[in-house]
Amino acid sequence: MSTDQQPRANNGVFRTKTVEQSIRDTEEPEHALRKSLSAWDLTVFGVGVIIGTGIFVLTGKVAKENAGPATALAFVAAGIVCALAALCYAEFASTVPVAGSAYTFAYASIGELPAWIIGWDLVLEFALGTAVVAVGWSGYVRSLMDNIDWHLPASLQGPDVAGGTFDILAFVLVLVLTVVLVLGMKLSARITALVVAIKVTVVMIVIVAGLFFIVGDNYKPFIPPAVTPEGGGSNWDSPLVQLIFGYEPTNFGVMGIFTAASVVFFAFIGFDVVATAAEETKLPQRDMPRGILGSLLICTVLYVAVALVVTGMQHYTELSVSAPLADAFKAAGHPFYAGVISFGAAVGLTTVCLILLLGQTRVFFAMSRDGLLPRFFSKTHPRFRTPYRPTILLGVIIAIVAGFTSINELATLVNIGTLFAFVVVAVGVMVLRRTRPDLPRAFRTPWVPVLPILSIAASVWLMLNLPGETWFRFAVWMVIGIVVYFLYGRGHSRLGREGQAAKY
Ligand SMILES: NC(=[NH2+])NCCC[C@H](N)C(=O)O
Repeated sequence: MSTDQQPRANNGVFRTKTVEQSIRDTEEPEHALRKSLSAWDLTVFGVGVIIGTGIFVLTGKVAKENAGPATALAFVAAGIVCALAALCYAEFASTVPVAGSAYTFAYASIGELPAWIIGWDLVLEFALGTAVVAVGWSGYVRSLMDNIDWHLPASLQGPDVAGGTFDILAFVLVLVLTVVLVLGMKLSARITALVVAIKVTVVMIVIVAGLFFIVGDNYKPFIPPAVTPEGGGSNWDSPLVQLIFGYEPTNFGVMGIFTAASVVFFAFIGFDVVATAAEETKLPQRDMPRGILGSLLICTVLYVAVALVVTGMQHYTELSVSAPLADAFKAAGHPFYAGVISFGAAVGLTTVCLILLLGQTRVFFAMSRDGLLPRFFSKTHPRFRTPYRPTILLGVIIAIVAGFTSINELATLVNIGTLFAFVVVAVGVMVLRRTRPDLPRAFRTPWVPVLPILSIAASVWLMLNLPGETWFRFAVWMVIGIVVYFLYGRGHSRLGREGQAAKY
C-alpha cells in the first residue's frame, strides 16, 4: 500500500486513519457493502430503530417516579439534546460515509485510542440496548397474555416486577434472535417496512384514541412538587449533579424533569444508528442528513403527544411501569385497544432488538477489520457466511443480562454511553474542520464551533443527571476497554503495522 495519503499515520495512540484510507478500505471487494439506500429508506429505517422500549415502557416509569405529567417536557428536553447531536452526526456521516458510525469518524478525526474508546462504548450501547428492548418487549407480551388470562409465575417475570427475579421472556427472545442472525436470515425490506408501519400505527392509535379518555384533573399539578425519596439522604441512585453539589436528593419538581429527560433520552437513540448505514447509501452526502434529521423530528412529535395523552388518561401515580400505554387503555375499560397496542408493541420491539444485535456485529466488523479486535471475530461461518462467533458469544451474554437486570439500570447505562459518543462526535466535527478543511462536506453543521459546543454542554448536562451508580459502572466498562487496547489493539492495529512497514 502506498504511503502518500498517510501524512498523519504514526505510531502514537493518536494516529489517525485518513478519510481517504477509510473510504479505500470499504472499496476492497471482499469487504465492500452494497450501496442501495435512499433518503426515504433511511428515514423508515431510522423510525424503525428509534421507536421502541423508550416510548412504550420508560414513559410510564419516569412519569410515575420522576416527572409526572411534565414527562412531555422531559421528551422535549431530550429531543433538543438529540437535535444538536444529530446536526453533528449529519456532517460527519456526509463527510466520512463509512460503516461503524462514531467509531470510524473518531478514527479519521481524533485518533486511534479515542476511536477505540468509542467503539468499545458503542458495543456497550448496542449490547445493553438490545437487553433493554428485550425487557420492554417482555412487558408487553405479558400484558398481552394477561388479556387471555394466562400468567407466568411472578418469579419468572423479571426484576422489574414485585417478587420477580428472572425475565424468562426477554432471555428467550435474545437467544432466538441470536440463532436467527447466525443462520443469516435477513429482515427483508418489505417486512421491515411492514413492521415500521404497524409500530407507527399503534403509536397513532394511542394518541388519537387516547384523546377521548383524557381527564383534565390528571394534569394537576403539571409539575409535581419535589419530594425526597424514601430513605432520603444522598445515595448512589441519585443523579450525579445532586451528589456533586450535595443537594438533598429529590424526585419531581424542575430537577425531576431533567432526571426524566436523562432516562427518556433512551427513546431517541437510534438516529445515530442511521449513520452506520452511510456506507450502504446511494447518495450519502444528500440523504444522510435528511434521513437522520427526518426520523428524529417524526419521533419527537409522536413522543411528546404520547406523553401528554398517557399522563392525561391515568393519574401519573397509577401508571403501569411495564406496559404503560396498553395498561392505560385497560384502566380506561378498553381491553380491546390494549390488546391491539400490546400486539403492535410486541411485533415492533422484536425488530428493534434484531437490528441492534445486528448493528453490534457491524461495529465489531469495523473494529476487527482494522485489527483492533482479533481476526477471530470476523471469521464467518463456512456455510451461513455470518460472523457467528461474536454473534453467539455476545448473544448469550446479552440474554443473561436481559434476564437478570432491571430495565432502569440497563437503560441509564446505555444513555451514558450514547451521550458520551455524542460528545466525541461533536469534538470530532470541530477537529476535522481544523485539520481537514479541504474535505468535501455535503452537509455542514451550522455555527461551528458554537453549535458543537452547545451540543457537548447539553449532552454533559444530561449525563450529570444520571445516577452516580451509572457513572461508576460506565467507568468500570471503560477501564476494561482501555486495558484491552493496550494489551491487544495497540500492537495488532492494521494502521500501526502499515505505519511500521512504511518506515522500512
Ligand atoms: N442504539 C441503541 N442503543 N438503541 C437502543 C434503542 C432505543 C430505542 N430508541 C428504544 O426506545 O427502544
